Amino acid sequence: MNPQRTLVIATRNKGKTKEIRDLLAGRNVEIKNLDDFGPIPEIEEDGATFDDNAYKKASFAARILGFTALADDSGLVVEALDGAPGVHSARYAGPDATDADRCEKLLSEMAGQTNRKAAFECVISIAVPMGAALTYEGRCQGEITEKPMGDNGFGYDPVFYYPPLKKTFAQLTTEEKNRVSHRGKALQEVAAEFDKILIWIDQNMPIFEKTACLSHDDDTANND
Ligand SMILES: O=P(O)(O)OP(=O)(O)OP(=O)(O)OC[C@H]1O[C@@H](n2cnc3c(O)ncnc32)[C@H](O)[C@@H]1O
Ligand SMILES: [Mg+2]
Repeated sequence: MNPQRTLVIATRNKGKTKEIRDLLAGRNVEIKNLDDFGPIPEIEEDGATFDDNAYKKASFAARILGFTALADDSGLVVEALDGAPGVHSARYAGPDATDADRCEKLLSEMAGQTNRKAAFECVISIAVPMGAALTYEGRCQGEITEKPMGDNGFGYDPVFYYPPLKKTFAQLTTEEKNRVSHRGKALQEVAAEFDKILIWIDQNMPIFEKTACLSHDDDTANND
């Protein structure tokens, strides 16, 4: 890990943070999240798509903090509900609702429904302070259960059944979920391009950090 290179995970969701940290562990970059900084203003997630909101969150954090930032916007798209809760997944049961409240509301909307097909979707945006961004996407198909099952994960995981493993996401370990989930798939693409992302981070670092990083790399080169 190069402590001069920083990537900020622009989220307040602890479940997401854990999954993203696990998937990017061992990369040559220090991963911070919003809790490592002082209070920063909330951003309104009023975009029409996951893409819009992911870019909004990443570019806002990058601009305000001066570091390259990675944001995830994701949600559950349910066929029988015409794609709801979709981009409104976080606010589906009101602003102060818990994960359990959101699962309960979804199950009550689905009562009596025979078509239980649903997909988790995720868009990851990685933005530099000047605003340019890279975008990655992942999707995972499954079914809505009749009742919550499992204690792992977060959000809608207890009501999302994944047929290939015959379990809900909340019955999987983080590792198992990351291998197949919407976020895992998007992050696997991020990982595949990580050398390019490191160049973006280096090119867009605050100038004092860039000098330190380049001299660190030179030292390494001289030791070879
Ligand atoms: O915006 P940030 O701060 O990243 O955190 P958030 O929880 O508000 O996240 P989103 O705006 O992307 O809303 C996503 C919603 O979909 C849910 N969700 C996303 N990914 C999920 C997953 O892997 N498992 C279960 N629920 C998930 C999550 O709990 C939220 O209610
Ligand atoms: Mg949100």
